[in-house]
Amino acid sequence: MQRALAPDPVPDAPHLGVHDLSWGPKGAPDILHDLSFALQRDQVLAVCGPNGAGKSTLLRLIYRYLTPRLGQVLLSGVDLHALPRRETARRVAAVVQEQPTDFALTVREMVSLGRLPHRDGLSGASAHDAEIVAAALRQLDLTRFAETRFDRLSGGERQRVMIARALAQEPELLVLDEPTNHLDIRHQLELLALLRQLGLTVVLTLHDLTLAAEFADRLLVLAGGRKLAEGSPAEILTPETIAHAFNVSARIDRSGGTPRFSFHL
Ligand SMILES: Nc1ncnc2c1ncn2[C@@H]1O[C@H](COP(=O)(O)OP(=O)(O)OP(=O)(O)O)[C@@H](O)[C@H]1O
Repeated sequence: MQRALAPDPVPDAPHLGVHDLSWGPKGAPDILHDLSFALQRDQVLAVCGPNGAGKSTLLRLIYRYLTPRLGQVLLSGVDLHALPRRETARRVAAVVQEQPTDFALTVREMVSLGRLPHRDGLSGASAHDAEIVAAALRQLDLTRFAETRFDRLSGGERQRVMIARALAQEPELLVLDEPTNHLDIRHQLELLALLRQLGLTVVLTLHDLTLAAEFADRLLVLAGGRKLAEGSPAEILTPETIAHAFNVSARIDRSGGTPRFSFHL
């Protein structure tokens, strides 16, 4: 089968480049305004901001669920929205908040869906596919659930299955919308530690600023669909930026290794 050729990466381009990105629903004003930032390969970017700031909308544009009204999402300098769909699915995996509930699939079958973009035509799963699926199950502590039906799992277990499916996709960019939702504290910490170790470029939304400070290389703060601040957690997580973004006063204790926040109205 002849594959559509993807354009060559642009040397020295950031791994993810977002340029002057705007989006709004059809016939309505923009929700996301003129957003630009860059992320280097293997960095973890946490997108933070109040409810309705535009975080999920930005992620949907990056994993190509939405098409920009203006601007571009570039992967190694190549316009992601101009790539063949299958090519995007090989390069970018997304874990979204809405989880499928009507699937009578087992956990192993669900995670195996991540291999689909890598299969040619009607060819079945190979031994290599099975190995990758088994490794993803191990990474997310799911091996014991492999033959359990997905719809029998708890919310947190399902969340881990969706992350394992994304890893089985072997993407170069992983996008996760509030991945710590539903997870207990241990699994939150394990997931974020895993995301750091993967050697992947990661964009995730996080509401917990302590976790963002501890695990992200870069922070992007959105408010009202616009970029409020971007930089390292130490640069960004100041009482002033937090007050501006969330309309609360914040105290930051930097006496330990990781800053601790307390918030007041
Ligand atoms: N398809 C759509 N049509 C109309 N309005 C939308 C659409 N998608 C998002 N919005 C609106 O755009 C704004 C930003 O939504 P978005 O889900 O991106 O925010 P968010 O920062 O992820 O919020 P939260 O923290 O609550 O998850 C919200 O006011 C939302 O109602």
